[in-house]
Formats: sequence, C-alpha cells, structure tokens
Amino acid sequence: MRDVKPRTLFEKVWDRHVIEQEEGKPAILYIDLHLVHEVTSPQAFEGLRLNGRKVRRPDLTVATVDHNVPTVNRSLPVTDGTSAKQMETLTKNCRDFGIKLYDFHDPGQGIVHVIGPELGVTLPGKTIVCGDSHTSTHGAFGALAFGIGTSEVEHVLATQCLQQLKPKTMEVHVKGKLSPGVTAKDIILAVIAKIGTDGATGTVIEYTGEAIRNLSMEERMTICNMSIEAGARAGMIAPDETTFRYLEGRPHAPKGEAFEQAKQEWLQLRTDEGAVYDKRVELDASEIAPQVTWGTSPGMGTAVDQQVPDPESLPTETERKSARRALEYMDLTPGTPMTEIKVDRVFIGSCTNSRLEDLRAAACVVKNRKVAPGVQAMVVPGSQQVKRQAESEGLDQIFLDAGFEWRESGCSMCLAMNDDTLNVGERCASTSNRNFEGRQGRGGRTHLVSPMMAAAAAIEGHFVDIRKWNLDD
Ligand SMILES: CC(C)[C@H](C(=O)O)[C@@H](O)C(=O)O
Ligand code: SF4
Repeated sequence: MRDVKPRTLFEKVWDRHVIEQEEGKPAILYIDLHLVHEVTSPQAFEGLRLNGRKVRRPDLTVATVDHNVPTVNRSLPVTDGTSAKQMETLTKNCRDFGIKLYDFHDPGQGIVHVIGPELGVTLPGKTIVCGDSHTSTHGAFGALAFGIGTSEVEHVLATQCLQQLKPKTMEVHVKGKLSPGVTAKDIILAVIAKIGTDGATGTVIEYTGEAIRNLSMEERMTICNMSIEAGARAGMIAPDETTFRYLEGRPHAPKGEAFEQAKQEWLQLRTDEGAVYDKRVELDASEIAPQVTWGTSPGMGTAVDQQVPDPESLPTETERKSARRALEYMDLTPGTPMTEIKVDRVFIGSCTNSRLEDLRAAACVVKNRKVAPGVQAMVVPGSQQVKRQAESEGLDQIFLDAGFEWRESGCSMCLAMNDDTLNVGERCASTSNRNFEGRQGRGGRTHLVSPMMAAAAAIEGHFVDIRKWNLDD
C-alpha cells in the first residue's frame, strides 16, 4: 500500500536520497553536489592520496578559492604565505583529481555560496554539502544543503555518500509584509534574536509565510545563509516561480524541454497539507524593524530604534553574564540609543549580503552622498560575476564617488583570513553573519546589519534608522 502520510519539504528531499537506513543508526545519504574551498579540503585530498583513492564523482564536485584570496590587484602575486600555499594546494588537488576549479583568475571565481546558485549547479531537491557551515545558503532553492567537517569532505570525495542522523524539522513562519527599509537580513536577525543561537539546534528550518514568498532569491539566500546562526543544520524554502525565474538560463541549469520537466518535479517539493513540524515559531513581518547587533553573538541584536540593553534586565544569570562580557568587549554602555553608536569601518560583503541586489540596495543609499570623515568603507562583491554586473550598472562608480573602496571578490573581512582586517578596538558595521570576538580581526568590534543599514552608517558615521530616509532623492 502506498504511504500517504503528509510530508514536509525536508522529508521529501531526505527520503529521495536515503540509500540505507538502519533503525537507530545514521542514514547513508546520496550527495548530488559537493562544493569545495581551499580551507577545509587539503587534509581530505591528502587522505585520498594516502589511501590510494580517486574522487568518485569529479563531475558532481565544484571548487573555488574564496576565504584567503586577496581583494586587491589580482595581477600581483599573493604575498601572504599561508594563503598562497592553500590556494596552490587546491589548484594541485583539483588538477590531480580532475575537479573543476574556479581559481583566482577565473571569471567565475567567487564565494562558494555565491557561485553555486549563479552557475545553476545549486538546484531544487538536491543534496548539497560543503566543508563550510554556510552551505545552508543553498537551501533557498529547496535543496537540502548543509556544512560538513573535513573528514566528511574526504568521505564524500571518495564515495559521494555521507552518514547523517536525521534532523528534526522546524517551521519559521513569517506572515505579513515588510515595511520599506526592512530587508531579509532584518528578518533573519530578528528570528535569531527571538529564538536564540540555539533555538533551532538539531533541526532543519523551513521558512514559510507571505513575507518569505515575497522575497527574491537573493533575499531568500540571505535568510537561509544565517539558519546556522540559529543553531540549525540547514534552512529551506520551497521552490516556486521566483526560483524558476532565477534558474532559467543559468549555465548548468537544465535547458528547454528538460527545464520544463524539471519544473514539474520541483513543484512537488513543498510541504504537504497536514504535515507536522517538530517545532514552530511565527513572526509578523510588519512588526520587524531594521536590526543591529550589539553583542558578540548573532542573537544579541535589537531594533535600531532601541537602546543597548541592560544585562541586569535579562532573565537568567547565564544570559546576564554573557551580555556583561559582550558589552565590555564591544565597549558599549547599557541604555545608549543604537543610533548613537559610531562606526570606524563599514564592510559590505560576505556570502550573506554580497550579491547584485545587496549592492544595488546599498548603492541606492550611497548615491550622491559621501562617506563620513574618518570612516573607512569597502564593498567586496561576492563573485567576479557580481562585480562585472555591478560595474556594468555603474554601481562601482557610485561607491567610489562616495569614498568607498571597490574590491575583488572573496570572503574578505567576513572572517579576516586575508589582509582585510579590523584593527584592535575598531568598530564595524558589517553585512556579514558572525560577530564573535575577533571575527573581523583581533580586538575588532562587529555590528551585523543589512546592506542598506551598513551604507547609511557609512554616510552618517553612526547607525541610523533607514526607514526615516527619503531614498528617492
Ligand atoms: C572556514 C570555514 C570552515 C568557516 C565555516 O565553516 O563557516 C567559514 O566559512 C566561516 O564562515 O567561519
Ligand atoms: S563569506 Fe564569511 S561566512 Fe561566508 S563562507 Fe566566507 S567566511 Fe564563511
């Protein structure tokens, strides 16, 4: 008899990929796409060599350099020893094992989570892994995409399979409409502020509701990207016309009749009526204000029209203790209006917010304005393609005229593995996803915001409520 139990989107993708499942044991999953970058792959390839193994499916494996790449002049040799070595190692590994690499000079190079969708290798219903926690980004297409460790990278390279315990499910339902000036980044920061950085631990989140349906693919990627900051294994959004419009014509997406057929299949990838999630939370988009983090974890955030909270007002001693420590590190006083916090640096980039739409939104704020004196601001496009497109629209000139630096693509100051770092004590408005101590450089202080909010902070020299700006002038 056919099993007619209603299933969630996650369960449908999971079920299609289970090769073997013994009761109480991890399942063995088939992996459709393995993305590789220079930081988490060297030991994995070394392991293959030591065991005399090949890569099982080089055709389902795609590599790029992103974490370490310098974002200035690419015609010069890479001077940082560790970065140069990691990049050379990946080049050699890809050559030896027959893997397509988007290297330093390739027009397709970029942050791994930006280029997957751009190339159309990220597709609905696929299982996608990468030795990188923000692999959750690709779930925006209705793929099951999650980060894995280096030993698992080796396992997937060798077998194209992975052992996984089945995660639980969680629905994050965002009803209603966003106010002007409030973006996908504000939704996800508000979700994390509400449920905490462990609010979704052990689950795969599915984002649903009117506010999510109305988002573009770029915005959906921003949301799924930060699922990991809420503790989730992955984030997913059911594919729809927005997804198909984005994918059609991408280099590796199916073409013509095959695309139409794929679309019919992808349309099945939605949660059945009556399917039950293990957990559920609901937010009203109309109540979300632009967000700014004040602490050293992505959950320590508030609305821009609020104040730095008083740690003593928090409910538990653990929370009070970590908030006290965070405020000390961030050099902030409880009760300070968020809009009075001054910034030294502004970073617009990272796999959360470095796509064309993000740059357009920031440029719209920056146009005909100047970066405040004393503020150093930079834009780092997520990929070479984003960079080229932005330049063809003249966005680079808008940023340059305002006093921003316009860089080459890569992770850059999201995690400061290259020369792009904060100095001790510097405060940064950043469109990235993590604000841990030292994340953007030792002693650096990070405030997570949307691209529009980062751009406005660059212009004013402190955080501002973007809803109060007239952006049509
Ligand atoms: C370097 C890599 C392992 C790491 C990750 O997995 O997320 C990085 O991308 C990050 O954002 O901290
Ligand atoms: S941009 Fe930042 S978060 Fe994204 S993969 Fe690179 S380092 Fe990780």
